[in-house]
Amino acid sequence: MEEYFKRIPSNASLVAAYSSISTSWVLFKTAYDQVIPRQLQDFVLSKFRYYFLRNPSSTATFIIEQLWFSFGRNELYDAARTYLSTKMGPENHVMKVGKLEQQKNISAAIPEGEIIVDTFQDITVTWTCHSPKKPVNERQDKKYKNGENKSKDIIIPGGNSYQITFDKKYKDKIRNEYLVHVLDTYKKLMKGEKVLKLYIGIKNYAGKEWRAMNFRHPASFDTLAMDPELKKSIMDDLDKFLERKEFYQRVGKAWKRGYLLYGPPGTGKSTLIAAMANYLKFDIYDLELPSIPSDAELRNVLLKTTNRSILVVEDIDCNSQVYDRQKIANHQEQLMNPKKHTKEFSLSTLLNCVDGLWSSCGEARIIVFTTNHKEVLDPALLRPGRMDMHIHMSYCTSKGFRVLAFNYLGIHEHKLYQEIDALMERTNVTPASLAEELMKSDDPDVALGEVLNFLKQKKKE
Ligand SMILES: Nc1ncnc2c1ncn2[C@@H]1O[C@H](COP(=O)(O)OP(=O)(O)OP(=O)(O)O)[C@@H](O)[C@H]1O
Repeated sequence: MEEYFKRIPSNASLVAAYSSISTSWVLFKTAYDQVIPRQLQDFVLSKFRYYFLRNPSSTATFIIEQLWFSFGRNELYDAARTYLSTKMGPENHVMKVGKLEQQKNISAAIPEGEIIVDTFQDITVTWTCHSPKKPVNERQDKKYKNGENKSKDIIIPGGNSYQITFDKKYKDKIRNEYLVHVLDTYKKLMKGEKVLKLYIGIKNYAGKEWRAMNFRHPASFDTLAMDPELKKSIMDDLDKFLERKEFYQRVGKAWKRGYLLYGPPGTGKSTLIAAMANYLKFDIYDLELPSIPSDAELRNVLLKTTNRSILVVEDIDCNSQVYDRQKIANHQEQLMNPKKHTKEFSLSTLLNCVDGLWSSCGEARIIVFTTNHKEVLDPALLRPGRMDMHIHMSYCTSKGFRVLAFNYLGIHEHKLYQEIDALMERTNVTPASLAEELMKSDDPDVALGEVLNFLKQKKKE
């Protein structure tokens, strides 16, 4: 017995052991806090929780599948992939990397099985990525739908998916705020990265289709030679339009805006459209009305345009009557009597179609008509409420010329400006013809000398 009591540590040695353990713990904790970054600490903790302390009844899981049933792609899935690429840190040792031809930077994505831990308003959200196990047979699919498939290899009928797990008391917050935050972040990131597309109509066996190509026009509002006040009013109008989604919903109007650009050739109508697309980061659809054989086909191609895009109809004055040119070419008899084969193309049909279709699409759409002859346009187009803004693209002014000269020569001032300004105010010259003169030399003295001679010549004419 005595022997037994001897083996029990004395109070003093217990206190010594306790203080040595607590000192080591404090030392360890300090070193841990100072050496290991906070992000990594959260990650280790969440991995520990995820594998050892996870109580399925206290967590909730959202599954974000690539496809939204059979309706199409799930935007939230694309948003999640982009969002997660910004959340990968030093603790993620395995990641997928890649780059599309048109992208500026290399993108990263989480591979299957890797975990990303995100924090939102102090809520820990754990992301995992899953691929469907092939083949998805009916039985497995049924089990999944009935919730019987509890294995770690979840079989997901909707293609690849992401899962987010979090404390179930935050279910509403995650759904209403966090996922919205993921979508918003995605939209902001895409705005910076988005490669614009120019769509042109092509004919295939199924009728008219849009073919996309990358749109890399360098025009911007900075490089556009036009009256600064007009330029500002266009930019303000575009900004206001983008911000007014709720307004359009409230007043029950389609969220669309129409611009009519008119003026002589070479005054920058096409350049302005490119600047608008670059400013808004909207794709462009170039609609060639003469190639559209019927109203049904017109409706069909309009339905295939995407949201947040600009539909352009150039030289609208040449389109008020649309000839069915193919038929005329094919049939000599018809050529003799073209009037018989012309199709009265009413602009109001196009405009009504646009109003009707686009009001049901819900997202920002812009339509731009250009013309060199506003005076011959169908009055249906000029009626108030049709085209929201009529923009006159006029001959070059001295203020506009300053922008051009800076674009081409990189100069703000020059001794020839005074003489050029005086002539410019008295002659009608387009920015396109001045741009041609400016391109003749990189030397400002020579290039501006050419501009001066050109203006003198024009004045004589
Ligand atoms: N306002 C401008 N600012 C800057 N560059 C311009 C401007 N106007 C014309 N240019 C230059 O002239 C070229 C032709 O202009 P653009 O095609 O935009 O004119 P347009 O008014 O659309 O002509 P058209 O009526 O013949 O289609 C452009 O590529 C651009 O380099």
